[in-house]
Amino acid sequence: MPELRFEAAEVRVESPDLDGERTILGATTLTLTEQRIGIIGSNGSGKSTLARMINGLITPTSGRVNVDGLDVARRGAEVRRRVGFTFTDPAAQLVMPTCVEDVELSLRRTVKDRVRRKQVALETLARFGLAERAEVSVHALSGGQRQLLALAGVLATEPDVLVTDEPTTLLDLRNTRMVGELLFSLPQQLVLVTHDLDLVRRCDRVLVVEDGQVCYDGEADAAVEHYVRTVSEP
Ligand SMILES: Nc1ncnc2c1ncn2[C@@H]1O[C@H](COP(=O)(O)OP(=O)(O)OP(=O)(O)O)[C@@H](O)[C@H]1O
Repeated sequence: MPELRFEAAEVRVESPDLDGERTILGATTLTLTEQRIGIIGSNGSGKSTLARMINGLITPTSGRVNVDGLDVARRGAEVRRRVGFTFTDPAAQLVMPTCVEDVELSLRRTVKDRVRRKQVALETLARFGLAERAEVSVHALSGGQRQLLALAGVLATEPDVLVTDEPTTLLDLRNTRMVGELLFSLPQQLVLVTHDLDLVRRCDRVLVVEDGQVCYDGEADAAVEHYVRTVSEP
């Protein structure tokens, strides 16, 4: 299992609408080696920020993040080849006109032969129930179908680690179950940011993030209870 090591002293951002700098994730030291790691917490608590640091989409203001010994800030391209990421908003990563072309783009490094590449892309779409949508514009998909396509594109690259930010948010019950089964049958290490407390209970380890801090780190049921208690307190 890859070893994800966080030694991020602090993540600060500066933006024009903020009065000076603001800390969005406080000092965080973590070593994540479990196969299935969940991240839960309130809106705006810092979950996506933590998840995005794993493949260098965000670099900590100070401290460092390592993936299997690779410093994410210095060797981002190598890390990103090993760590697949899906965004909450699938529009952020769908760039090609049709569904099959989008998956083919993901496969360009691993499947060099064009005919074979299209075949693998079509097989991937079929796994996600999107076979009939292969030649359709990505803009003609429903939100849930787009979310499935984004996940299909990333998994087609066979990353060592999948970091996925709210992969079931837009999905109906059937597809939530389908994606849940898929995520938890992957051989890869999974880092799952979610508001789905049933799904996260299946993780080996769950981090609860509140106010830019990991406030609980442990077994899934206890983490969910901690989170529920936190939000129930007046
Ligand atoms: N580039 C930025 N500039 C200013 N503020 C930011 C920036 N990125 C994130 N933030 C703020 O940092 C906080 C944490 O954001 P983050 O996206 O990590 O939250 P989250 O826990 O994933 O939330 P959600 O559950 O709503 O997706 C939020 O208050 C957000 O507005």
